[in-house]
Amino acid sequence: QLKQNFYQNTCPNVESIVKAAVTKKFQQTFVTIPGTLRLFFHDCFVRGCDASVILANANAEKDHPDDISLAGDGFDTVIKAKAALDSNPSCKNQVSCADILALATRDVVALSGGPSYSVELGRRDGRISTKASVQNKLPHPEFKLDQLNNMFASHGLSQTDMIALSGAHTLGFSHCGKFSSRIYAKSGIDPTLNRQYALQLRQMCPKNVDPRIAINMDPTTPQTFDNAYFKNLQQGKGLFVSDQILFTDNRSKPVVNMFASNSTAFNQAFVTAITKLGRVGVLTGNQGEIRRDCTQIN
Ligand code: HEM
Ligand SMILES: [Ca+2]
Ligand SMILES: [Ca+2]
Repeated sequence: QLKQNFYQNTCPNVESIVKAAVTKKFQQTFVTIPGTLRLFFHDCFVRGCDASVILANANAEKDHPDDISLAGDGFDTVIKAKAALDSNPSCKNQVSCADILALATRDVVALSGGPSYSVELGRRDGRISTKASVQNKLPHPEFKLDQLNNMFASHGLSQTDMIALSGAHTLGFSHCGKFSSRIYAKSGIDPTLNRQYALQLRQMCPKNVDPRIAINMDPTTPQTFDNAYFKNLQQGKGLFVSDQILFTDNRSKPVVNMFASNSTAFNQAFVTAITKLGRVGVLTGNQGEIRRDCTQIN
């Protein structure tokens, strides 16, 4: 059972210390924002929100192909915030890496113009991170609605939660290979993709492009957390099949239209959904541990 003021007695300034560290890291690079947000999602979907994704043992989660493109700046954000906490005598080794990641995620959403919200705390850090445990646990960009719904439902998240959380693709980057089959298939351009946009994507991602090249996922406001993602979907500008399907499938379309026309509704649904995401599979009480080094078990 998580609660908002979990560190009231042990580290009363945890929120301001983490926020200052995240803000400083953001001033060095924008990637702090999408990198941290995606890291939280990938952590919670594998063994729950226990910072397992940050462990750096051999054959760790982060070595799985589905995690390999997680931006190093997301990991570094947690490590920097942990160092800031450890330099405060009352907070040293008091706050779990899993809670630091949850707080940093709230801070990056707010820093990029999204809603702010209270974060429930009290997560403990896991002691296991294996490459094998990632298999079939994260959604793929070619997933259709039923696959998305099934995977999110397995963590207690509704279709509306899934759609709101997909709105995270209002920020950040994708490597060309994640959607190249939509623009270079033998059968032609994916018909659900806006043709103009597809041609632009072909220019930014020519065949045999350097695999390190990444493009903005939101072509309109790539650095702002807003509801542009849903407006893009209405125009056929969802980058992945898993994005565009939310508008082309009649079962999810009404919610996309609502979020596109009502940013308050989107923000509220996002806060509800990310709070639920933050409860997935958490370790509490005397389960797990509070890691002294976020990349290593104690
Ligand atoms: C619904 C199913 C989802 C699928 C199929 C999916 C897939 C992907 C893929 C393929 C990328 C590009 C990775 C790369 O090429 O480097 C990406 C990026 C990203 N995803 Fe998702 N994602 C999903 C849901 C989410 C959720 C729920 C969140 C967070 C709440 C999220 C946050 C992000 C962010 C912020 C980025 C940009 C990362 C960066 O710029 O470093 N995604 N996603
Ligand atoms: Ca985890
Ligand atoms: Ca945006």
